[in-house]
Amino acid sequence: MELPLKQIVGAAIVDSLSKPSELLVARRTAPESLAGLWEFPGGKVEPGEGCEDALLREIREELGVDVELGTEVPGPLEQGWQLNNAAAMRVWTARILDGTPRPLEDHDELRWVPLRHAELNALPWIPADLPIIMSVLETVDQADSARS
Ligand SMILES: Nc1nc2c([nH]c(=O)n2[C@H]2C[C@H](O)[C@@H](COP(=O)(O)OP(=O)(O)OP(=O)(O)O)O2)c(=O)[nH]1
Repeated sequence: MELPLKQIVGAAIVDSLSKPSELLVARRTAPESLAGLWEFPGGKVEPGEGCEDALLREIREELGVDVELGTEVPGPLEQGWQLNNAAAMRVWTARILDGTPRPLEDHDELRWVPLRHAELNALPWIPADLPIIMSVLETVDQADSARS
């Protein structure tokens, strides 16, 4: 019997929700198979916790900042995107309300990267995140064309 997928949540933190130009990405330190790869900061939803609350908590724990969530970046599943045989991730855009993010937990480097294919694809991402990046770029482009 198939086990339900564990719910992960991730944040596409941008410099501005209305006119985003950069994405904050984080380099993992563990487990060994994922160490050195870039990802969306976030983590597992705890039992009884809502996805959005879990994301606010994870960002506070990992980066030491409070964020405001924007829209969900829609994935193919109700649970977002399947990451592996045990987990799926929902992703929201987000903006830092106050403070400077620091790699307090789970990461050894944070980087603001221009929201462009070339710059984002130049980083070694967790492979499961590559389609999510494409959707983040589309979400951001849509926000852009809705304004013009
Ligand atoms: N946070 C995050 N996890 C991702 C991404 N892509 C991806 O495959 N994953 C996987 C890696 C892990 O197997 C799982 C997330 O677990 P985690 O270790 O970050 O969660 P956590 O901080 O709550 O974990 P824990 O230390 O409390 O056990 O999802 C991503 O972009 N962001």
